[in-house]
Amino acid sequence: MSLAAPPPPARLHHTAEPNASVAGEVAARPAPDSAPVTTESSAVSLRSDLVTLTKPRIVVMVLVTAAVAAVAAAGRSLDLVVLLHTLLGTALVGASAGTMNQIWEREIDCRMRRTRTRPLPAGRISTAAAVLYCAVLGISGTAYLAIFTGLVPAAFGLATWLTYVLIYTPMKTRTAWNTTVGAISGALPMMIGYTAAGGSVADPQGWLLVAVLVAWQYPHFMAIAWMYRHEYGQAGFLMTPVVEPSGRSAAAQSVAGALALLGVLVALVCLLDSGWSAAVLSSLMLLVSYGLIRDSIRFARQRDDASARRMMRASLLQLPAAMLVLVLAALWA
Ligand code: HEM
Ligand SMILES: CC(C)=CCC/C(C)=C/CC/C(C)=C/COP(=O)(O)OP(=O)(O)O
Repeated sequence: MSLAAPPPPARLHHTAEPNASVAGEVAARPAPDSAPVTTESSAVSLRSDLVTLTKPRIVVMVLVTAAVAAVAAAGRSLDLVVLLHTLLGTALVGASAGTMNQIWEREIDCRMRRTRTRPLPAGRISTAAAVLYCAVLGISGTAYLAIFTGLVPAAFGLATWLTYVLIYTPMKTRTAWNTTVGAISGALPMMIGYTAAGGSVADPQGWLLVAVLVAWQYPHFMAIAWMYRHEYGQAGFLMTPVVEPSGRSAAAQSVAGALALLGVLVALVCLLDSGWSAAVLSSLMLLVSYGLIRDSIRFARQRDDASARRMMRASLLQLPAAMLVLVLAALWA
């Protein structure tokens, strides 16, 4: 089977746009007509396309959250081999989910500047090859999690995949509630890490970790949805700022998410630690969350692209910082 798709329609031939790189979605650029295409350069470009199909930066951040959940479950007695197995299996399942989302959206992605340079809409990889790649990643990832970490983490891996691919992805063109479902898919990998490291599904701690990530995704994604609202609207995606263009709803969800996030983070460190160490860790949570709360309030007041961009950046700084404090809390306990 050839990996390359048939030539795309003429309108899809383009050079990489400036915005595309923001999402890390670039872009082995097609070689100029005059340049000889070497086997080596096409192998590099294929490798880069296969990586792009998996939404690698999101996968990396998902792995960070799954690892933190594992530390929260097991503390200092975390078995590093178990952690390694968990991360490998989660990466495979997440990569498969990212690929399936791009297969599903290969036509609608042609309509957005941010996404039309992706390998499928740009016609650099065929749908059949992407389906095969997605199946290999998904089946091996789920089996890997089941064999090396247990059936419960594997079930959470499967639930992440199914909610993201079968519920969230089709909901994007139907209702703005899609973000709530996407937030649940994005948070479930926490339970892969938590249960793989010995945590129980009945522990409130594991679900508080899920709540952290659900809350975080509101300011994270409302910022993105605002910045790309015109593209999303033209493509037919019903994101909150598309259906409510004043931005008031997106702003309210961002501020509520950022404040709820701080509340859940404080509850978590108080569950993990007690006494003065809980007070210190709660203050650290306030410190790392301050920027995101401030930027979400600024976005609520201004509702412009600059304040949305600041909020998006603040979200990408806040999450790793809060994860670091959670690791400290779990190791300190
Ligand atoms: C409702 C849930 C979510 C939606 C709809 C969403 C959507 C997006 C989109 C569209 C971008 C690209 C922004 C751009 O091109 O400027 C992005 C970036 C990013 N997202 Fe999310 N996201 C969600 C949840 C998550 C989760 C759970 C994580 C990881 C824990 C995550 C991690 C990232 C990272 C690291 C980036 C920046 C890197 C990149 O642009 O590829 N996101 N997100
Ligand atoms: C990719 C991956 C590791 C998935 C595992 C599950 C997961 C973490 C889901 C939540 C993240 C999410 C909804 C991201 C992208 O949105 P989108 O698909 O609407 O973004 P797009 O507009 O860039 O396609």
